[in-house]
Amino acid sequence: MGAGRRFSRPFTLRGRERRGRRRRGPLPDPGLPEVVVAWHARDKELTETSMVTIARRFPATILQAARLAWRASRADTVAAVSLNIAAGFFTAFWLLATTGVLSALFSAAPTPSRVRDALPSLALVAGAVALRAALQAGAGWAQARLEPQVERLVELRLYEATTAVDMTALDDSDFLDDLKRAQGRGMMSAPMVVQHAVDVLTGAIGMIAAAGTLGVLHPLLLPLLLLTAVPEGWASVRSARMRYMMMLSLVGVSRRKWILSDLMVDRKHAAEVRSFTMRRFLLDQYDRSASYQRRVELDVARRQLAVKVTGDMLKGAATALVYVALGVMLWKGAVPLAVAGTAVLAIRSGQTSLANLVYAVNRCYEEGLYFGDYVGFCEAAERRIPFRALGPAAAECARLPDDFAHIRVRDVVFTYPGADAPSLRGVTVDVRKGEVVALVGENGSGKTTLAKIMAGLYDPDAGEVRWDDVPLTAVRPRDVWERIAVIAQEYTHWPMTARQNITMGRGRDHADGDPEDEAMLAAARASGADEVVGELALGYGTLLDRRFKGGADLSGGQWQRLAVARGFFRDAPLLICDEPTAALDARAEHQLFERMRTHADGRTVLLITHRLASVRHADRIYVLEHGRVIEEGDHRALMARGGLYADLYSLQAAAYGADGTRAQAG
Ligand SMILES: Nc1ncnc2c1ncn2[C@@H]1O[C@H](COP(=O)(O)OP(=O)(O)OP(=O)(O)O)[C@@H](O)[C@H]1O
Repeated sequence: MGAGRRFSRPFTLRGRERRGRRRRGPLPDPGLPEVVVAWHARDKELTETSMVTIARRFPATILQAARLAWRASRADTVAAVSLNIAAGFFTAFWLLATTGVLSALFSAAPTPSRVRDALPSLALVAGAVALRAALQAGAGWAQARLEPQVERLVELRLYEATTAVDMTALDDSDFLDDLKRAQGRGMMSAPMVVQHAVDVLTGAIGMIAAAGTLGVLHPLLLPLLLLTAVPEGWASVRSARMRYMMMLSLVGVSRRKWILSDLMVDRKHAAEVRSFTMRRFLLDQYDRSASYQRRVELDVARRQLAVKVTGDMLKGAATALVYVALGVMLWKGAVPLAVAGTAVLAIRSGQTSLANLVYAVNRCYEEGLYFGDYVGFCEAAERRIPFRALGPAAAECARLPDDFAHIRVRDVVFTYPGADAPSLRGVTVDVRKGEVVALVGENGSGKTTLAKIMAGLYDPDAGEVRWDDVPLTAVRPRDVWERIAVIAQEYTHWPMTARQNITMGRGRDHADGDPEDEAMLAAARASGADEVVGELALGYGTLLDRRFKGGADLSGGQWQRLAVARGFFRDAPLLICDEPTAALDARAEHQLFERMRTHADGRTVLLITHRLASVRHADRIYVLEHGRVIEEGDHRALMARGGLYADLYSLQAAAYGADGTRAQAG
């Protein structure tokens, strides 16, 4: 705890700033309110992390690394470990063989016979050194092979979790912060943890070999060698902890910087950045975060330097002590000269191994902290995967009918995580097979939220949605998603080919150059996407991403036609259209609704739109306001009622009526 408190200082800067901090509380203000909130959230974690906590984590880190390496490749793990152990054996062997060489050389015999006597031991030393080098090379190769395999494993685990988590997780800023840490530094650390764990083993074996040799030569030499390890170990661990704590405290700032840099480099924001003269604003915001980060980093670097210099000085003193002790032992005749010579070699070799070991332990521990973030995030994310989505639970889930006769939404209440007020407050809606049901209402009234709940993307807090008699909360989410097609208000411009933009996600892999795919062509014709694709250089095979050579881009309306085609192509019993025509020109919009009526044959359509002329023919219209259904009925009934729908409709009709024609058409 004490160490943690002392450590919170590097981020609090100096002099005036520190005095300012005392007045404001424990944290500096980087001028970014959302970051300050993140700071406070981390503060407890920062002050509670002590050296003891860290030391306790180390064996677990090694265990995690071993498990990871084992899962990535058993053969390479076994090779890396066994070759390292064998190399360690030969290290001890050559050190002991060196005693033979030195004993022969320091004997009283004439020089030629001394050299002759030394030759067999010399041959043994040479053989051991050569074999050790070969074994170390083999171990290095196995280690290098492990790295990409581990990388693949950790990437897959993270993406499998992020694409399956409950949607509410993605509305949670803490979750997003943790995701950022796990995806960036955390994921990068995995292969390093494994690599450094093997290095720990290598260093430890080298060290054991040297220590064993020293123990054989004279038992007093062993503790002396270990003494030299203490200062360096202390400095490394302390320095690593500082770096980690700094990273932890800066996570909010770096996420903010990352978002800002995305806004400044991404092509899709470029026009707005210029036309709204936002450049200076964005650069200033970025600079505030960056300079705050720089100040924190410099402060930590200064403190790390002080720790390192202290560690080096102590290590120098300890080494001097070892040599003095050896000198005294030699002087007193406690060890013969040949043994002292070998001891010097063993101490040098032991110190190198020790330095490598301390470095590897330190790096392994440091990377282990980041890796801990990754593992922690993955475990948290996996806990947020709806239970019903998991393989073993799927068998126990209720079966959703392939089609349905009636979808009933009953008294649904829903509040987004962290939101102050519910977005839906007891909504009841009925959708029968083959109907076109419309949701209308002013901005923020809850239409999209209701559609998302009907699509099984969120579970309601109260109330339920049933497909026939089956509640959606009792089935596998995937079963629901397979039976719906969503043409969303905010859709993705998938950086894929035009064909893939229409067909992706439907299980079957529709390869490029498959002109026979009648279903895809029919969907494109129904949405008007065929005209768009007709103008592309490579037709359906054109890559729709300007960031790549030869890639094309489309207009907003053209993209929307593709999104509609994607919805049609899914051929699902329920088609949810959320503002499907917002970007379409008047003719395309008209055609789309006409085509939708014919193409949606037998299919049920849930239509959300502000263009009320389009909902006149809906079988039923629900009018939402502040998360409640306030009116319900067909167009005629709602107009007769003279409520919100009639008001909104009349407003739009009057606007069209100005030219005297469309109002009638509406
Ligand atoms: N991810 C979210 N987190 C928190 N609140 C949200 C989230 N998404 C929507 N809301 C809130 O829920 C309410 C309903 O939003 P919703 O998107 O359902 O409205 P809508 O009727 O579809 O609006 P629009 O016509 O503008 O598309 C709004 O107050 C909105 O601010």
